[in-house]
Amino acid sequence: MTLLEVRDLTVTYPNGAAAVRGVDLSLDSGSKLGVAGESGCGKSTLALALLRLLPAGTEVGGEILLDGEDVLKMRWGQVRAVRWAGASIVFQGAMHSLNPVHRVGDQIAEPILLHGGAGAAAARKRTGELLEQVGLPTARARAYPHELSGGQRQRVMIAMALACDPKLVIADEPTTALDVMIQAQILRLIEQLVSEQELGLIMISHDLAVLADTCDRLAVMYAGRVVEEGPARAVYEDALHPYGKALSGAFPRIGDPASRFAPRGLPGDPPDPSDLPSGCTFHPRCPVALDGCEVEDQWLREGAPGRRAACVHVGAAVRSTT
Ligand SMILES: Nc1ncnc2c1ncn2[C@@H]1O[C@H](COP(=O)(O)OP(=O)(O)OP(=O)(O)O)[C@@H](O)[C@H]1O
Repeated sequence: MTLLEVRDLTVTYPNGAAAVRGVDLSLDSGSKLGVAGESGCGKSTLALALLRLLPAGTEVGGEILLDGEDVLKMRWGQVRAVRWAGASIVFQGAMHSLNPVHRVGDQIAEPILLHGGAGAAAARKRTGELLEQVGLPTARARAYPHELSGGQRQRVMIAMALACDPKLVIADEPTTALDVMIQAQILRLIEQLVSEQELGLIMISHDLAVLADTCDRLAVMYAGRVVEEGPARAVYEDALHPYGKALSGAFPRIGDPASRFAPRGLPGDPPDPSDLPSGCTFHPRCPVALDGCEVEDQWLREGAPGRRAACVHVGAAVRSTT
């Protein structure tokens, strides 16, 4: 069943930065979509837009259909309810997201009391259950954030995100600040919770290898657009778009220890969204750009069954809006 359908989403910040430009995405319940791209490609802006968490004055266009209802057309009361019970976000760096002067149990209980309509005793019980679900002893409810390790704090963030039984969880770089062992544990935990509870998951990362290992499908973003989309393994192992190829080459490959010592970088930086290059925005960095790429914009089109990419080298040029 389709849980989330994003159609032609555009986000322009008050300073004119076009951070998301015509993004289409679709996610079924129980499935996991990875959103990849370098820093500044618009991944977090996309996540914030889904829950209407962008700063005032930001222009947002298009449709965000969560369970068939357009989040962009909801009144604020509805949006607040959706933020916990419909969809929730796990941000990177739990230390900054948790309040240092409140016990973590109270912080997990707060949305249950406010949005779940539970009394104090029921909220306490549910908090204990959630801590157990994320692999922490119930007694840790009494701890303050500074008394927990980075991995434990990220588990608390995941418990908070699950507090009101959301249908969709958005995880924005959930493991970036953690060491590799703890990162793997947290990823397995997220995978397990998603499959047990039939949640939809959007996981955002600059690390294509992590996403390929965790998600079913991948969307690669560049300069505010999805430039490639398809099954996670296929995109990671054999990207159709030159940016997808460069991104997968920039990280060590899973199961290929030798690549750890020779990751290929991508020269240059993503463009400033207030001053985008003409034509295909990737052309100034593209190793296979043709004459005309600096003029002709590119849209996603089918490059292989179930796979789409926005590149002159892929398929026939027809804009898809599905
Ligand atoms: N509040 C804002 N006002 C103006 N521009 C912004 C604002 N927030 C982000 N941007 C710009 O929008 C673009 C996309 O930023 P965003 O944080 O969405 O990218 P990202 O891919 O998530 O990067 P990172 O991985 O570093 O978080 C960047 O160029 C950024 O500078």
